[in-house]
Amino acid sequence: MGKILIKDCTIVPISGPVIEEGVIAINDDRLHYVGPAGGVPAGWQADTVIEAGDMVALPGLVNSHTHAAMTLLRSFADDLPLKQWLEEKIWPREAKLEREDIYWGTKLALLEMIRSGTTTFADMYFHMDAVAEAVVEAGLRACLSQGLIGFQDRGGQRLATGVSLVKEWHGAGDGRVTTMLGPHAPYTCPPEYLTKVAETAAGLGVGLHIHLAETKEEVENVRAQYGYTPVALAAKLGLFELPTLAAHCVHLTTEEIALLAEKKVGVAHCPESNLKLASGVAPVAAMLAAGVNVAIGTDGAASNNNLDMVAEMRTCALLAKGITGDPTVVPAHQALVMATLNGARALGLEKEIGTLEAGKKADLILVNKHQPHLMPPHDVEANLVYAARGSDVDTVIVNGKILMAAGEVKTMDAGEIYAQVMKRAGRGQKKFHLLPRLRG
Ligand SMILES: N[C@@H](CCSC[C@H]1O[C@@H](n2cnc3c(=O)[nH]cnc32)[C@H](O)[C@@H]1O)C(=O)O
Ligand SMILES: [Zn+2]
Repeated sequence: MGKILIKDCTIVPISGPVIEEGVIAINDDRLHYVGPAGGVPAGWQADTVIEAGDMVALPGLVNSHTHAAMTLLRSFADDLPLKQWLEEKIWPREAKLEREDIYWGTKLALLEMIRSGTTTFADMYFHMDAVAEAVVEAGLRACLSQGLIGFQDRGGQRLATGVSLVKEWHGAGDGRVTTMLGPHAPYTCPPEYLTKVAETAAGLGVGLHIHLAETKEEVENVRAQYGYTPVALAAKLGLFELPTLAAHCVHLTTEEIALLAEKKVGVAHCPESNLKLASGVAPVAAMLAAGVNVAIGTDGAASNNNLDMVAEMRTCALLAKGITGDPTVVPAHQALVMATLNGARALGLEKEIGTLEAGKKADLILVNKHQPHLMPPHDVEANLVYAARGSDVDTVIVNGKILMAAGEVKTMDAGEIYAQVMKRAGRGQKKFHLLPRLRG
């Protein structure tokens, strides 16, 4: 930590217009100054100076829905519909995963996230204490929840584990870790269970992270079984009285969209996962027009198959245009807002992160703008959304700490992570001899 000065960069603050030849001053974990050169108070001495003439600075990206350790299952089961994918492939394999597997799968995810500019993510999985441990070590920010499948939790043991996560880890890592409860979905959690989880969350003062209205089949089955659609059921059971992060929200009526806006539900739109599982296309343009807070998520690496939020922004913008036949929907700036500020709001962190403004936490990334596919920079925001890729990210700072500089991750050992993941994925034992710049 200490004082960092980032000089001569193009700044995309999200909260305002792009600033050319700008300066960012960081004081410990917070942004001290963001603006034109010359605005840093005289006498302000930095411990570290970053010459960033080749860089664009923007808030760190927020991946609003993932299952980090599913990197272990990357390209393990593809080209199937959700139900079959989960029931026949993913769940049987997950049943064999142990705590250490989750730890190393998460480490791999965190390395991939840092390398591609994600500084904050919302995770729903199991052995979440291992995820929290990995997050604290790697230096990212995360909102963690134990995934709760009600039908497998008759004794309430898993809910108790979810509660322990909140009690033991909320606020860990200098406040970088926050928590929620994670009822998996209305088709895996009966109504009484959802009510119980919501009451427990209210008692703890945390929100809920849930999958909602992902497939047509889910909507039909839930309606047939309980008489309400997934969104209507969640509302009726009082879930939306709590801060709720709802992944997918693909199949919605106009009334349900209005309800999501009214209840300030954070929607984690996962366009690539929805495309790959052919779940459908979420009505993003309609949700945004109705005032819903729509954020962007990758979902797990088994249904994407990467955790690259730069790519996900691009898919989000292109898909919304393609499906509506209207190229004006989700313009570049909107896609950036969704991947930063809307993500922050969906995780209840908008006061701390999501824009580059003095007083907020110092969570930012520098993207190398001097590359063939980013020249010339007629419109920096359009370049970031339509032309950039995750690997263009050069520097990552979270909570005022440099996690990656010049493409090298400082807090992780890539060779060790790859070896552990290969072994745990059953791909054999292997030692990795990586070039110096690829080691972290
Ligand atoms: N089985 C766990 C809890 C589940 S964690 C969250 C679950 O969501 C699953 N998942 C991943 N992507 C999706 C999706 O898109 N829709 C529904 N479930 C998903 C994931 O495989 C994981 O099983 C236990 O021991 O209690
Ligand atoms: Zn998911």
